[in-house]
Amino acid sequence: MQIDHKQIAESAQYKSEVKNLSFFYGEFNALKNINMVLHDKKITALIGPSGCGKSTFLRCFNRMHDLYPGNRYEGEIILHPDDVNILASNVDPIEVRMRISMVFQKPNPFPKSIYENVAYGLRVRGIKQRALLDEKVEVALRNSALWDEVKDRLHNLAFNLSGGQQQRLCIARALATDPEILLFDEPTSALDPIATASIEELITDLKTKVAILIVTHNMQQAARVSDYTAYMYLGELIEFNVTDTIFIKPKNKQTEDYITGRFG
Ligand SMILES: Nc1ncnc2c1ncn2[C@@H]1O[C@H](COP(=O)(O)OP(=O)(O)OP(=O)(O)O)[C@@H](O)[C@H]1O
Repeated sequence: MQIDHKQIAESAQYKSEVKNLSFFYGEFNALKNINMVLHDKKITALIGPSGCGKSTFLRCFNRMHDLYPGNRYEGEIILHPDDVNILASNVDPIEVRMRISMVFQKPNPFPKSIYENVAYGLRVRGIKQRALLDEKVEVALRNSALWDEVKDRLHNLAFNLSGGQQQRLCIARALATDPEILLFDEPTSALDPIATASIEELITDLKTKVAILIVTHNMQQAARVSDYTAYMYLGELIEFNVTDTIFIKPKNKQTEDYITGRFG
């Protein structure tokens, strides 16, 4: 599918442009020639039936696939404003992951204290000064709406937090290195409705700071939180548009069938 950039938003500022992206797990072609844009300070949702390639696509953005042999990318993901192709072999994946952070489906804090979880990426970056670490940990915890709940027990083990708090801690950990894009892979599927509501509210607040790309199985969630939605099927991007258009008046019959529950 080709994107009509002009039609989608003439004056929008793109944080990233995906150009002719294909991805292979060994011989298996999981993503097929995807072209898409990521708007800065907006939330983009990826939806589509199980196995269509949503997580595979999301993981391209922080070079997660590099961790396994036999995986191969074709095409480009351009990150603005410096116009770097983050898939290029001379670009360090560790540096990419500092700029593009990921939050996973199940909260996955490290077996460390609350403080050390958030400080982790900063220490990897070589930050050693205690005052700077303290400041950045506090800002990240405030931005993930967790500070008030944990400020008196920063050195307790992260596992003692509730599931929803652990997920907000993982968001704080992802935020600590001041990323430009936050990736969420079904961030609320392991949470109860109250914790889900607080994470959705938090994601909505975070878009004032970063571009967000979120995979969700929950179409109500996509409709509630996202500004743009991409519908994928069998490794292809079928339709991409502003969320209201996708949910109210999709242009593609396949998208319509999925949205209305006739398929998938
Ligand atoms: N490590 C892997 N090796 C080989 N094939 C894989 C691997 N991971 C995923 N796949 C395949 O790639 C395709 C896309 O999978 P992916 O997990 O991206 O889909 P998805 O849309 O996120 O699915 P779900 O909604 O069920 O999480 C599927 O056919 C899947 O079987």
